[in-house]
Amino acid sequence: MAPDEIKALVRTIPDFPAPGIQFRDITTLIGNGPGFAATVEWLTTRAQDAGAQAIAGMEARGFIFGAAVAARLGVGFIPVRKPGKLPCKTIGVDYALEYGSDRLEMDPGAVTQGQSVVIVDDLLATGGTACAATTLLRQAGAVVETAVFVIDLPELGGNAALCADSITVAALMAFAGE
Ligand SMILES: O=P(O)(O)OC[C@H]1O[C@H](OP(=O)(O)OP(=O)(O)O)[C@H](O)[C@@H]1O
Ligand SMILES: Nc1ncnc2[nH]cnc12
Repeated sequence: MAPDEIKALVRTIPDFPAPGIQFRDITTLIGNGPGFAATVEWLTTRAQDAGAQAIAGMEARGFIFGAAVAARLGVGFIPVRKPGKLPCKTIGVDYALEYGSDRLEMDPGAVTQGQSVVIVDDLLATGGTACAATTLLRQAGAVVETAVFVIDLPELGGNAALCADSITVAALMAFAGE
């Protein structure tokens, strides 16, 4: 399936979760079997080319794609979670979102020292989530150089924010001025 056909499967909902936000909803994409499979293939190729020894995904939508990519590659999946969900001792960081703020936590023992970890998420907006995940993964000892996304919203500056953290970004599609 061509990238434009995959993009057509993403639904846009205006004014969710707050006025002025154009919400790019992947529910309709993952509900389409060939579209979901093609998306996972695309992400998997980028993660493999980046030398992924493990995949990290951010709760919740990052779990949908990240776990599928990790299973395709036969590498481990590291869940980077919203606060209070992990039963073990965690490391955590607070971060800002396009529509609010939140906190991410992970098990510092989920990574081995020097392990090459690729971040997978559904969407890049300000980059706050992916930068927070990068901070945690590096604190735990991972080498993080690449993040792959289904959707980039270039007007929100996420690519530049990740670049400043020495992360290379790949995205299957972008929404800008539409
Ligand atoms: O680049 P940013 O500005 O950080 O925004 C992108 C993040 O926002 C969304 O997650 P959200 O926190 O809404 O949580 P969800 O996956 O639980 O819906 C999305 O899945 C990304 O993780
Ligand atoms: N505009 C948007 N659509 C969907 N998810 C988002 N996460 C942050 N901004 C978003």
